Amino acid sequence: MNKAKIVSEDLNLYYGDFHALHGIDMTIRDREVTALIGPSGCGKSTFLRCLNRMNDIIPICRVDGTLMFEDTDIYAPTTDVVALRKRVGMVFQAPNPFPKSIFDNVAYAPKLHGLKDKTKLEEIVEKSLKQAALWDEVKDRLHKPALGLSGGQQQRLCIARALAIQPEVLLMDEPTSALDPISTLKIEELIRELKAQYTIVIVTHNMQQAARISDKTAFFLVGDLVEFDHTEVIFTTPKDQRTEDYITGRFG
Ligand SMILES: Nc1ncnc2c1ncn2[C@@H]1O[C@H](COP(=O)(O)OP(=O)(O)OP(=O)(O)O)[C@@H](O)[C@H]1O
Repeated sequence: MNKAKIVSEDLNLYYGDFHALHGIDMTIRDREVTALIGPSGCGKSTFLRCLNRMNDIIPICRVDGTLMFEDTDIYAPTTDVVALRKRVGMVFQAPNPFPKSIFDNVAYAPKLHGLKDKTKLEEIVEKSLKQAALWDEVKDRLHKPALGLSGGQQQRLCIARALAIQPEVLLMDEPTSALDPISTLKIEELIRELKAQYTIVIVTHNMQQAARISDKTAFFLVGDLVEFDHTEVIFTTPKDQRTEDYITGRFG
């Protein structure tokens, strides 16, 4: 069994008076793909955003319980959020490259973290674009605007941008929901490859996608983590009737 990377124990989250996550217990393991599924509004994105404290920007949001990233207590007041986000990168639903060149998008975060050496930056850009399976398509146009790429290419660029600071965990919030089927397959292939080096947590509305790419699946329902198990178990022999009803399309 791979080692535990992120451990959530009795994690509760409130938006003002609204109790959005109810005592979530979950162990996310190193170099596995963990999929978060469930109907709209069940708390998948809320949970995902806890993992790198993206909810901090919501003033009414309050969290209790424990969320450990290896030895780091994610919600401890002393935790350095910038350092945390360097280790736990994020890719969003709609591709959101900066209105800059392809090169500058990928070099942006390493530069922000103080890297100035031009050769090193070039190396990082090349390596990240290769890891994101985009290098061959863009190597001759690195200084062209990122916004000139197709949607699928833009999303792979955003993945390259996230990889450029060598995170350990990659959070993905419905990364293919804005993409066509071929671009979606490319991203799915990429996720399977990235798993050799990274721990990946992905929110998806697409159950086939969860079944195709994840090792573990967590099924959420109105703020509860109903069932968390090997993906095969969730999709073939779920233990909870509610999971079965959801995966067989009876609701959601
Ligand atoms: N900033 C916020 N303020 C108040 N309530 C919020 C906020 N963000 C989310 N919520 C509520 O928390 C619950 C969980 O939302 P969340 O976005 O995590 O669900 P989700 O499962 O990711 O849904 P979807 O699949 O539609 O993105 C919902 O009831 C939502 O309305």
